[in-house]
Amino acid sequence: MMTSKPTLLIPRKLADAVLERARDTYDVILNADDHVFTREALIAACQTVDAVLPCHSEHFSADVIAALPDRLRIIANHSVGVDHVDLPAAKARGIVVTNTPDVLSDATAEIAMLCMLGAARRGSEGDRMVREGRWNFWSPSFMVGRQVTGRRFGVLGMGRVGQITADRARGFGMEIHYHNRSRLSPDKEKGAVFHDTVDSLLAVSDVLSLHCPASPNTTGLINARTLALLPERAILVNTARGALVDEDALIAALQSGRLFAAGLDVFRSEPGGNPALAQLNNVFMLPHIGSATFETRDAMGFRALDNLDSFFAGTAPLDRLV
Ligand SMILES: NC(=O)C1=CN([C@@H]2O[C@H](COP(=O)(O)OP(=O)(O)OC[C@H]3O[C@@H](n4cnc5c(N)ncnc54)[C@H](O)[C@@H]3O)[C@@H](O)[C@H]2O)C=CC1
Ligand SMILES: O=C(O)C(=O)CO
Repeated sequence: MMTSKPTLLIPRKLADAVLERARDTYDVILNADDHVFTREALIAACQTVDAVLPCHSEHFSADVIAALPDRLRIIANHSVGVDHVDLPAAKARGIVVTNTPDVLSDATAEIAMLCMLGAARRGSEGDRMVREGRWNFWSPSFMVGRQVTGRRFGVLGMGRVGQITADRARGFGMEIHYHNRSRLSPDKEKGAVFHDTVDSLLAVSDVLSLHCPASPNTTGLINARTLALLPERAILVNTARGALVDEDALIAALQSGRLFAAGLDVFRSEPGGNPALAQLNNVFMLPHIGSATFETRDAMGFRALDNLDSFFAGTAPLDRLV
């Protein structure tokens, strides 16, 4: 007897290979032109499906989750961060939530290095100058930046991305310091110096790189008080989430020169970023592309499908969060 395929909503355009595999197993409903659904459109699109495979651009707040149909039983995210999903609300409704860890850690660590170097060595300022035909001068004092080799690299949130980013920073001869909810085992720590408070980490970080999830505990963790703890002319790197940083305080620290520069892949308001930050030469900015490589996007899509397949086969999805 033929059993019908589960119906799966894929709200954003995913890689062709991922869509092809999805269609083998599911009746796929696509959002044809890849726009971000409004809250109402997301709720409406979910009414006729058994599962959804969203990105961090689809916000499953408690009120959206309350409006989902009983037949929708799993939200299989195409992201590792799940701050766009109200996990307690999903759990209360018996909706399974999964994410895509590990497969994007290398790509995101690469972008953290790009942000660090772009900020330290004035990458976007120099690029704009050459591109716009304003490079009409050179001297030994021209466009001088900060060397990161041999400096201290502070990791706030030493999880999957944080550990790989630390490995990449070791390649620059940097001394690794970190703060995490719990201390790592020596084989994972690899000689990095553990700090049992955020403040203690910040006090030594020539480069501070953020890698903890956005949560009520981490929102605004980087603010006027904590920025003032960093060494003079430090560099802030954020590839985690914009919510971690008070952007007004960051702008003030960058304007005063207290902070040498910032390298940012994520912002409080996305897409778009912060126009006031965009006015500053000492900010290197990217449009949330931490995981945006062909290889990684395939792997994220396949990982989300693995989670869905396990769920519909009646086995525990590898990356089940609730
Ligand atoms: N820019 C981008 O495109 C990407 C951004 N991300 C962001 O990076 C985050 C981290 O990803 P993973 O490393 O895979 O997650 P993870 O869960 O492996 O690591 C997060 C670490 O932060 C620690 N942590 C949590 N709260 C903390 C707190 N209050 N103080 C100190 N440490 C705390 C945890 O103990 C854990 O070790 C994601 O949640 C996501 O927001 C991840 C991938 C791509
Ligand atoms: O996975 C995430 O959390 C992202 O931010 C995008 O890959």
